[in-house]
Amino acid sequence: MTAIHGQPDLFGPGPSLPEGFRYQAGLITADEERDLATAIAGLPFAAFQFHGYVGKRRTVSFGRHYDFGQERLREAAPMPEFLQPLRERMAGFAGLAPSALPHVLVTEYAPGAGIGWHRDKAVFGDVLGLSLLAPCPFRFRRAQGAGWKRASVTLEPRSAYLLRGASRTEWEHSIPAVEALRYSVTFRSLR
Ligand SMILES: O=C(O)CCC(=O)C(=O)O
Ligand SMILES: [Fe+2]
Repeated sequence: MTAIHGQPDLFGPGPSLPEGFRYQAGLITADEERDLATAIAGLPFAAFQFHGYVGKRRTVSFGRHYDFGQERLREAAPMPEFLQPLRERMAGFAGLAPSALPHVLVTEYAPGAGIGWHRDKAVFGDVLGLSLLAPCPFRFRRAQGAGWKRASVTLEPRSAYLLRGASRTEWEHSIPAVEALRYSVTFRSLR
């Protein structure tokens, strides 16, 4: 059950998802999710103030860190051991070598936290996200005439997604304020 909105129905195809977007339910097991969430809870999160800050989103990155003040990429602490197997699996999902994903961002969405409309920074290439704990809508929009073309997908816990192609470069994405704690682990390649 992928819970993708706008699947074909009796009236023909509904609004389709952006080109280059891929979704994989159940990339990790419930046991792996529990162990990851426990390890993630111990990370040194800091409040984040960008991308339309909503509520209490907190982040920590490893490998590289995007400095929004200086608008450049910096070295960051090495990826913790517990994220290495996940990096391998995410790389496999996207058809990449693990070494092609030198950066990871871990985000904590407390209840009421979300992320506003944005495209990820252009220094990054592919964007690969894993969702833990609570599900959330993942919204897409793209300018069309005077308005917006829109699409949405539900990110279930333990699922992974890939932003590549138009879904990465042409469409913006956002997540409305969550109702329950959600973690995401976002690996990115460099351009
Ligand atoms: O939490 C997510 O899955 C998405 C986060 C995101 O869009 C970002 O950090 O750029
Ligand atoms: Fe993003």
